[in-house]
Formats: sequence, structure tokens, C-alpha cells
Amino acid sequence: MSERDPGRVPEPAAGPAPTPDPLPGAGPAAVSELGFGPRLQAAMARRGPLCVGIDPHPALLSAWELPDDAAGVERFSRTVLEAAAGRCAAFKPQVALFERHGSAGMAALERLLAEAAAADVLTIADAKRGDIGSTMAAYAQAWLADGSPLAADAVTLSPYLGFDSLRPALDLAAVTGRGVFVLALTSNPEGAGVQHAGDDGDGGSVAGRICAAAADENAARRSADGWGPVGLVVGATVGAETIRRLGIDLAAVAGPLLAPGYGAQGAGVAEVAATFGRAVPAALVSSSRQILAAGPAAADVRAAVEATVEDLRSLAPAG
Ligand SMILES: O=c1ccn([C@@H]2O[C@H](COP(=O)(O)O)[C@@H](O)[C@H]2O)c(=O)[nH]1
Repeated sequence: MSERDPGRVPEPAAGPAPTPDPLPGAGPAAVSELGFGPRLQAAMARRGPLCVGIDPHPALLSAWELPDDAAGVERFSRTVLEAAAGRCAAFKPQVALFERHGSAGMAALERLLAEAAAADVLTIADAKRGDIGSTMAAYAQAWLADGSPLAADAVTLSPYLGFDSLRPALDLAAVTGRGVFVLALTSNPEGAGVQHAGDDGDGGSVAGRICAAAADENAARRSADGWGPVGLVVGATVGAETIRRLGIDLAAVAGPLLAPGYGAQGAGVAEVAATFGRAVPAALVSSSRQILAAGPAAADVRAAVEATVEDLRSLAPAG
């Protein structure tokens, strides 16, 4: 990685297969002193661009012969963490699937996040938070403050109360060395109705403005070490044509691009490559159900993770 060119990341697909780390002490100590962007870049350079989603859906709990309660969710999550730690760049627990079990479910999430942090495993809490600034400050403290029981390395945010309503989270992430992923172009087809609005072919759509705001934020925040703390969510299902038509330059964000939609939602490596184009080294490809369906045996989950990592190794690096 060139420190003079922080938008570029090392080629995740080339070279020898990433070395799995044992769960305890997975990351080098020096990396943890960096901000979220450089820490994620280092993890992706080492292990490839896979983010394993931890989505304990009722149907998966049933398929794993686990109860649909907080204890089942905890067993499920710990199995996934232990099976995949050191084999992927990050984990993305889906908060809703813990929250549906009330305080016991959230306590299970707290323990999962703490266990991952102790093992130097990067976590992205998929909470999609967003509110007026005063309330946003409380969400920011919950997910991004040092010492918070729910602190993760990053959290997903919804900008539909205005990008700047996220200010408390943007500021706190920068202070605590954590990150955010702001919804820009989501993987679901319904997202287009809102996110493409205002399209002028020159980045003027809602999504284009979110991308520009994230780029501005990172330009002000990032250091010579690499990506800024503000990432975007851009579905792997979005497609090159949409990105081109909206006039969006994803590479200009200079931050990570969380790419759900791979696997269960139908996108494959070709769709990731097409959607992200020259920004593909910034794509952190998230897959949940396709991998989780391999369980309940940890060895089978691990094999599914390794197969996905292998698939993603064919992604072309940025030109
Ligand atoms: O645009 C978005 C934003 C978030 N998600 C989340 O990602 C996973 C996808 O799960 P799969 O089983 O791999 O389809 C899930 O937690 C979503 O809430 C998304 O799909 N699209």
C-alpha cells in the first residue's frame, strides 16, 4: 500500500492465500493503534475482502437445531465467530436478529462483540441507525464509544434524516478510531425509488450526494495511513449501469465500500467486479445466509467461508 495514495489498497486477490489466524490475538498489536480504515485495509490485504454476516434468522436456528431464543442465537453466533475468525476480514452481526430476543438477545450481542474485540477480530454492527442529531449522539455513544457494552469497530448508519444529522457518529468514530458505513445504494430493489431520486447523470441523485458527502468527510479526516473512517453501503446487486447512469465515482470516496447482496441475494463475483469497477479493491463483500446455511458444524461453516474467500480471490484489482 502506498502511503501517498490512501485511496488505494493492497491487491486482496493476488498472491498466496491469506493465512488463517487462530482466534486469540488474531491481529498484530500495532494495527490496533490505527483508525478503522487502515485496520480494515490491513485485514483485507491479509485475508481478502470477505465480511461474514452473522444473521441468526429463525429458519437458520431451526436448521441448526437450535432454539429460537437468546441462547440459540448465542450458540449460533459463537460457532460462526470461532469457525471463521482469522479467515475473513470482518464480521457483520445483524443487530435486528439479536434485538428480536429483547434484552437477552442484546446481551448475547454484547458478549459476541466483546469476544471479537478481545481476539482482534473486526466487527461491523449492522444497526442502520439514524436520527436527529441529539438522539444520534446517543446511538453514536452506544456503538462507537470506548467502554460502551455494544462498542463495535464500525456501525451501519442511515442518512435519510440528512447526512449531517449523522455528525455525532462521524465525529465520535474519528475520535475513537472506529468507522461508519452510510447507506448509499442498498442491495434491495426498493432502494432505487429513494436513492436514485434527483438523478441528473452527474452525481446529483440522493445516493450521489451521500457519496460526495462521504468523500468530503474522508478528505478532511483521513491520514497518510489509508482510508478515512466513513464507508458506504453499496449493494453488489446494484450493477455497473446504475453507477454509470447516476454519475457516481465510488473510488473518490477513499473509504471502504460494504457490499451486501453477494450469495443469497444473487450477486456473484462478476456482479461485484462490474458494480465496483476501479473501486473494487475497496469492496468489502458481505455474505450471510449462503455461508450460514452450511452449518451447524463449525467445520462446514469454515469450509463455506474458505470457498467464498477463494471465489473472491478472482476479483480484479483496481486499474
Ligand atoms: O443494502 C443492504 C444493506 C444491508 N444488508 C444486510 O446484509 C445482510 C445480507 O444478508 P444475506 O443473507 O447475505 O443476503 C443482511 O443482514 C441485511 O440486513 C443488505 O442485505 N443490503
